[in-house]
Amino acid sequence: VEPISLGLALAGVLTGYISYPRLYCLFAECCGQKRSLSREALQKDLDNKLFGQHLAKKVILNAVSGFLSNPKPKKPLTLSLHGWTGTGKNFASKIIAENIYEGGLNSDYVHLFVATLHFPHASNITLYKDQLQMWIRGNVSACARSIFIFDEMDKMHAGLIDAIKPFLDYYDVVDEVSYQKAIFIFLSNAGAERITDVALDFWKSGKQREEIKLRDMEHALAVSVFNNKNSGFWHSSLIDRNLIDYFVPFLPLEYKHLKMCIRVEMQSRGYEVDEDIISKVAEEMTFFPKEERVFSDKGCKTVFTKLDYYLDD
Ligand SMILES: Nc1ncnc2c1ncn2[C@@H]1O[C@H](COP(=O)(O)OP(=O)(O)OP(=O)(O)O)[C@@H](O)[C@H]1O
Repeated sequence: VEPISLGLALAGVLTGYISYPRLYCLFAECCGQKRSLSREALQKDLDNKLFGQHLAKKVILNAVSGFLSNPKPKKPLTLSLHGWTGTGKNFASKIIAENIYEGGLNSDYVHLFVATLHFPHASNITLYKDQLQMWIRGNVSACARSIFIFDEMDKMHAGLIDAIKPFLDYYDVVDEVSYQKAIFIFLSNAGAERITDVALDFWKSGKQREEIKLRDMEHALAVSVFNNKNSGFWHSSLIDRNLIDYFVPFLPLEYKHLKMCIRVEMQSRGYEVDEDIISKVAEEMTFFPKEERVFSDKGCKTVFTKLDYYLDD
């Protein structure tokens, strides 16, 4: 314990106003801290940073703030984020993590797994399974409010998904540990085609993208993910057993959203916003379907490297 926190803690105890743990957490990151999540702050962050995703914003805001304000959840929160590449699934997970823990993705209580990076060899599945279960158990025993993010869920071996399953269920305790306050976020491209079809139908019929409702997506998404033989979910019973609380659709991004991404990036690098450069970078991206050129096929993912080229001039 550093002398300053200790001194302040003693002062707190002497005055009888503040308990030591609470005081300590003002200076260092603590499990379940960041002075309790503010729904307004999360909303502001999503509104200001996540572009073109009105459905994802709404679901994430309600799901996360509702879950965190429930003192006795019956099961951990499980969100499954789906959509085309570069549409903001990792980015949204980062926003969630940052709104719960000061350190965001770098927090000791936030754990990111990437299927192809952390579990690359099918022959090692038994070992990965044991390690993953031990890791989750160890971390949730140390901090009930742990966050686990699994990227590339569609490339994850079915056996590994089954290994996570017991932690997601409605059990009070599993091996003396309660998982009910933990948050599991699964990211995948599974169902992206279906999401795109719906978005394209709206676009073709001249409707606003914002008119797309969750019910236009949710059922179709669950069914298409479930029926996709390449998707890890298909093998497992996560969906079958209703262990996923929310399917969160990420819509494919349009030209105007790419411009928003580029604008933010220019500002964050300290450059003056130059609309000419922004348009040039956005126009360099490729769009689909070929004829209509409505959606960016890499979302906002590669716009930043393209921007480097123009900023060097
Ligand atoms: N909807 C969005 N609003 C604002 N920025 C975005 C959005 N989508 C993507 N970006 C930007 O592009 C970067 C890459 O996006 P991100 O990694 O979140 O995509 P993804 O959906 O997780 O893709 P993948 O399926 O390939 O993993 C983000 O870090 C962010 O800067």
